[in-house]
Amino acid sequence: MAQAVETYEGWYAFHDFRSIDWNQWRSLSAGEREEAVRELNEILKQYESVEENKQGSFALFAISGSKADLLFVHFRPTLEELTDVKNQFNKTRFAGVTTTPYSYISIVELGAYTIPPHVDPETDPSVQRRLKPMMPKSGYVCFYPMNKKRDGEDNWYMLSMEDRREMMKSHGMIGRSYAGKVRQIITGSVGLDDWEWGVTLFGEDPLQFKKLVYEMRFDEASARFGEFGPFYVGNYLTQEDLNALLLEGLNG
Ligand code: VOV
Repeated sequence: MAQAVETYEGWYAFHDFRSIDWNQWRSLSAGEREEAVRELNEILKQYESVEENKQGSFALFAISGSKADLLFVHFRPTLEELTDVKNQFNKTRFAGVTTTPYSYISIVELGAYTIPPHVDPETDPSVQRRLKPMMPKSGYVCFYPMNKKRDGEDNWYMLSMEDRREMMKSHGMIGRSYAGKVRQIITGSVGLDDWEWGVTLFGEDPLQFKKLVYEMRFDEASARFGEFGPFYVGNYLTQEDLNALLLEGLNG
């Protein structure tokens, strides 16, 4: 049996994609819409204070294309907290005019491939920062789920630890050449959701997502073993941006 990689886990992650039913939203009175936005702002303030208290992280994005309109990303210490976040949000008036085209549950994961043996992940501050990451509050996001193939000779899980480590080293080198341009948060989802990992990328220029993902396609870990789900891309939304999106430009 091949050796399993030791992994370190941090915060649980909930990627909550929403589409707005604009007809339903428009059919509310102006007063009802304002009340719904007020309630929404209150809940967003709560998410902000969770982050201020370092009990999680939250970021909101507008999704491009027609797969979804909004992406709420929550990181929290426990799965129960994420379930509470969902239920509390679904009780709001705004949630009532949304549908959920996609969602993803996973947990921030670091493989032991790159953590030197003398480092204690439980106490090392830089490892802890990576396990409990704060999301950027500007720029763009790209999210997609992925697997590592289990297909005949191309079975990632049957490779030796050495081979996997070598491939992840090469993967990491490509990734690091994007330092300052793209930041990644890898979340593991084996046993939690339909794919094996969630990949969440952040950056100030969405073109760099394309450059990075394309370059990785030529690297063995992705070229031979990567299988990918749907891609979502979008830009960061402040509370003011969200209010403008929901209240402006509605005729009647
Ligand atoms: C921004 C760039 C970037 C950087 C610096 C980076 C570095 C690293 C390192 C050093 C390591 C290994 C240790 C660990 O931390 O686990 C990883 C691990 C991982 N990665 Fe990565 N990755 C990046 C970016 C990056 C991208 C764009 C993708 C998607 C692949 C693609 O083709 O679309 C990805 C995937 C993963 C996955 C699924 C894992 C876990 C694999 C496993 O078998 O455990 N990743 N990654």
